[in-house]
Amino acid sequence: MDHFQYRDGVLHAEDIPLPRIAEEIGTPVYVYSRATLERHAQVFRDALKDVPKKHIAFAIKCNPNLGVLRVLARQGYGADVVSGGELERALAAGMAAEDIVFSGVGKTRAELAQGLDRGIGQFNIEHEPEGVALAEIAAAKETTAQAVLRVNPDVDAGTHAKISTGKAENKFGVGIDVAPAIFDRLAGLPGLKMRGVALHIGSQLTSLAPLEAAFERVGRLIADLRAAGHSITHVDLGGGLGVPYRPEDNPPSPADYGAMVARVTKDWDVTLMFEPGRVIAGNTGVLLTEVLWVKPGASHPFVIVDAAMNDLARPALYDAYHDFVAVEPNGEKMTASIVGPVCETGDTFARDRVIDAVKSGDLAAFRTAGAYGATMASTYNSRSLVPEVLVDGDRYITVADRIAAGTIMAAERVPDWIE
Ligand SMILES: Cc1ncc(COP(=O)(O)O)c(C=O)c1O
Ligand SMILES: N[C@@H](CCCC[NH3+])C(=O)O
Repeated sequence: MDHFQYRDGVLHAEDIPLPRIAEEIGTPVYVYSRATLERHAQVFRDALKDVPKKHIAFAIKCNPNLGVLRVLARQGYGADVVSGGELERALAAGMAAEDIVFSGVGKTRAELAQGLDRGIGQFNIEHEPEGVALAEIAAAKETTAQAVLRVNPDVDAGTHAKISTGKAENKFGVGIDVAPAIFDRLAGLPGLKMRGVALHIGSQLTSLAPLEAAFERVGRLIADLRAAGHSITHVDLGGGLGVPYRPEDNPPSPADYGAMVARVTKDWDVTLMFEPGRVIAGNTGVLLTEVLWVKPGASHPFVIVDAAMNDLARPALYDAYHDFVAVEPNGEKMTASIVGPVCETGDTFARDRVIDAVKSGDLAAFRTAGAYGATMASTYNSRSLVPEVLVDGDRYITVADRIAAGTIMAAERVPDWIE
């Protein structure tokens, strides 16, 4: 259930008719619902009611919008960040430093130092040299970094290859077989407090089985580490829960996930950490767009919209499906390919799909665009960076401004050594 519903034949975001936002902000534009975001944050937390000690860190890579982050901060969420930039955004949104987890396979020394200076709660170490570097930097600052070791459990998450992260051939974490020895060496370093392990096997998971298999492997690793004399107080289970993109999709619910987690981890006696992204933000946003033209095609017409692959990259990158609906449907259907203005054939949102009948000038929305939407936008083709608004009841705020197409930044200039 989300708060994008039809009223009197017009799609609304909470109490605001989408044509009003199109009129006032222009299109394309991302529209988020605060009520949906809060509901998802509560549903996910409630699903973990049988987990006694827990910390939820929103994976802000999926939606680093400051308004979105502020809403989640007020819900008691921390942040899972993967860059110094994300770290600063989480703090700017009001998240407490100790509630921030720093993940990522390629943190720079400068980013490790930044995390220490900011006093973040946990570093998720991806391999031994990173842990050694963190220990050195922390010791030099006469501080101690709280850290966990990310392990790669070698399970197939059954998701798209580009967003699968828990197979041995993926770049993430250390093999679970070599983890005890690496943990042992890192635990002996001054400047580092190794307090547990982390894993994250992939995104948009539509089955709990691979997660359960991975958690069971981690359970055995915890026992081995404790047997070797280590104190294991924190285990970070990552994120990855999928959301329905197609009407017929039926991914496991947060409640199913929470029940599985509580069952598998009941004897672990640790603080469990979670890094959900998509399941919190996916259905909280739509990409509102205007139909520019309907152009005849070889088999079916092309619906050319003013949003493009630079605004919503998922279809071009992962052949992802986003539902496309008319904002004021007339009850008729048409078969069409939905494309954007960018000059490559990859700028295709849907091929030969049955959709609401639309014509030039109509408004339409791509649904389930609140995660990995605006955050992956670019200015390809020198198009403006897509703006975002956050709706709250009958009001909304613009929480990111468009970088206008053709803007020339102050630091940009033609080098004077080019004749
Ligand atoms: C380390 C880590 N944690 C959390 C997430 C969030 O994943 P999702 O949006 O699938 O919940 C990701 C992305 O997949 C990730 O790489
Ligand atoms: N960007 C991907 C998800 C990446 C997950 C990051 N760990 C998507 O849109 O589905």
